[in-house]
Amino acid sequence: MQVFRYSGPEFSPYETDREPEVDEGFWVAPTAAAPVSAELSLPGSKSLTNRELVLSALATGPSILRLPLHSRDSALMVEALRSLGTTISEVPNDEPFGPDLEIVPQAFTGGVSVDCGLAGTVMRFLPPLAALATGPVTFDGDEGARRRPMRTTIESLRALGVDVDDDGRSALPFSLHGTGEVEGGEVSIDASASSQFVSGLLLSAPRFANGLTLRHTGEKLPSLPHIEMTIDALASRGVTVSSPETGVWVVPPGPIAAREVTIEPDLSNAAPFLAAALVAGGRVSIRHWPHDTTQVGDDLLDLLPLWGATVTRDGDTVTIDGGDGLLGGGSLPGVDVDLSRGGELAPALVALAALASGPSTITGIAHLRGHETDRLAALVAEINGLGGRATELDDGIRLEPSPLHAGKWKTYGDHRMAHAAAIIGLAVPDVELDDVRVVSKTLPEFVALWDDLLGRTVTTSPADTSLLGFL
Ligand SMILES: O=C(O)C1=C[C@@H](OP(=O)(O)O)[C@@H](O)[C@H](O)C1
Ligand SMILES: C=C(OP(=O)(O)O)C(=O)O
Repeated sequence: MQVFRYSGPEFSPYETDREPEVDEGFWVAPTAAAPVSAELSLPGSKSLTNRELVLSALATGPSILRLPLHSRDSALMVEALRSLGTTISEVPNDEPFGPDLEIVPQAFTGGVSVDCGLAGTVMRFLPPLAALATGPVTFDGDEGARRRPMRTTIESLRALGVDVDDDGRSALPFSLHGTGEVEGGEVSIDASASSQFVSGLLLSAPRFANGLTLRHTGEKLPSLPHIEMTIDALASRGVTVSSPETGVWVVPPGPIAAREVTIEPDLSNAAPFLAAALVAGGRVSIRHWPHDTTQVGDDLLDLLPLWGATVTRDGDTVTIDGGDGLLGGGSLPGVDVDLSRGGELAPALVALAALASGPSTITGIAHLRGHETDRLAALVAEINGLGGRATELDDGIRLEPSPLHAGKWKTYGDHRMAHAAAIIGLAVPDVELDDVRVVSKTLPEFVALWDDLLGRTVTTSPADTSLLGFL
């Protein structure tokens, strides 16, 4: 496998080293010429890596992250923590996806600007931590990041006594003025637009003088497994978060322990690879699939059988068998599925539904309008641009069966829009992505791994990972 670095100021801090087929990001998704038969390893989870980076910076001593993700979102988190004073260094390993990281906490200093890029985890997890710094910290990001919901982060910090200056925007850019401590106490928030508002507060709350009692007042709360992941990561560092009733979390003040932690592979990023078995036919295996995980990508093992997949597990390798697949003469059924637990799985699963021979309704995903782009509008527009019949619902997307044809596909800065196009492109020739470099947000190796999946790739040696040296 060859490791790519993508360039382009909006998308990535990496240096240029592109393959010709991703020239300036233009990429024609390859069709599957035969059933797939692939066994892949995937890089680390974005959600786990960025939580563990934050907790390591807040901890009482040095931590080591084994097999962390190296992508734009994790690089932005590393750079932000470094600018706030944390020492983060690379520790070489023999693995293909980049070095381990050692994090040595230091007192947080202000007078810095944090670039959030388009990373929800950076823009929602770091402001509560930055409130513990001495001095002003400014947050900004990509143009698309300025459209993402931030009101709840800003208002909750104000409710905790933090001085935040947002010029009335309730969005990026904004500044806060850290005094070195946060009183903490009780706060009520509406987290219906993103679970990350809850996670961001819980992560730093042990360092608040009085801890935190957090109450969610909105009607719905998306992405519950991601909140479980936050509580689990805190528990592994000696902080017990209790939940006396649904939508209420109590975090006691106290030390956050240092630890050595191995980051699980990103199971949400497994979605396009596993879905490929259903389209091309054949089998796709993912190595190192955890037996017990808070990652919502684990739900794929229950979701993909709705489209006809068979799931088997051999040790820590999980295999999805797509049988003959769509291209081998099979068909994909229509499905009705609520993805409120795992909205980040929606683009890949909507792509499968767009290839189905029956109608599908994917619901529980209204909050995806505030993701990297308005994902409901983007998926509907791009699927219909290829001849599909998708309609936006209040809470999701409805898809009627329709033959798809060649055409252009816009990625809107959204890595998962690229994943969705790649799935459709397996069955539909000449799906042309305007910019596949967006994959660098969480999986810079996407194109190389996709080529591996389709048996189109050269091999790599661990030395190639030096190409990832952007930290
Ligand atoms: O906490 C996290 O790591 C995440 C939470 C979810 O956010 P939302 O609740 O905003 O969907 C998820 O979609 C995102 O990809 C990662
Ligand atoms: C919603 C996502 O990302 P973020 O962490 O930027 O919210 C995602 O990866 O699907």
